[in-house]
Amino acid sequence: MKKIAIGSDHVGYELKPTIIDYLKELGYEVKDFGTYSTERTDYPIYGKKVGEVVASGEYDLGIVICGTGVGISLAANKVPGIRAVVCSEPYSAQLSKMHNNTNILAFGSRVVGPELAKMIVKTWLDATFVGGRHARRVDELGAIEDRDNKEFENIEYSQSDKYIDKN
Ligand SMILES: O=C[C@H](O)[C@H](O)[C@H](O)COP(=O)(O)O
Repeated sequence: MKKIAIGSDHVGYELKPTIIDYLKELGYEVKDFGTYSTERTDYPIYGKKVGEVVASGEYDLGIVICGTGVGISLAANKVPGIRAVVCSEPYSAQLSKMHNNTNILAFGSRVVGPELAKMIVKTWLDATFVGGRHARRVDELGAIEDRDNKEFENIEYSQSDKYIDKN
């Protein structure tokens, strides 16, 4: 069974139980990393928490919710190894998994209602990373995080997907 870490700020808090129940219905194990009330708080705390448990491998995937999904996804994306996407429709959610291998989904409770949020979640969870040329690009994203890794510094790609060394 896949393990999902979920988190929100005070704005996302009210939508969160609907998403937790839905995930359980779909057969996922879910843990809520806060916040646990509507008391005003700061989204970076929860984006970071969920990002860390996903990046460590303790949880397979993460879902984060704030007012727009923007702030909390930005926070999660600061954790090395995290590829968080903020979505307000299912197409981007699906492609973000297929092409970008996103490991955290974010959305805004001030942007999407519960039914659209559930559709976005289901579409994202059902999608699979397709690999191939997309794997190289995801590796390049990882290389950006690794400041000591010079692997991609002088590399461009031709249209035939072959490496071209600019030097
Ligand atoms: O990206 C940030 C989120 O949408 C926050 O949920 C939002 O900024 C919180 O705003 P406020 O403190 O006014 O409820």
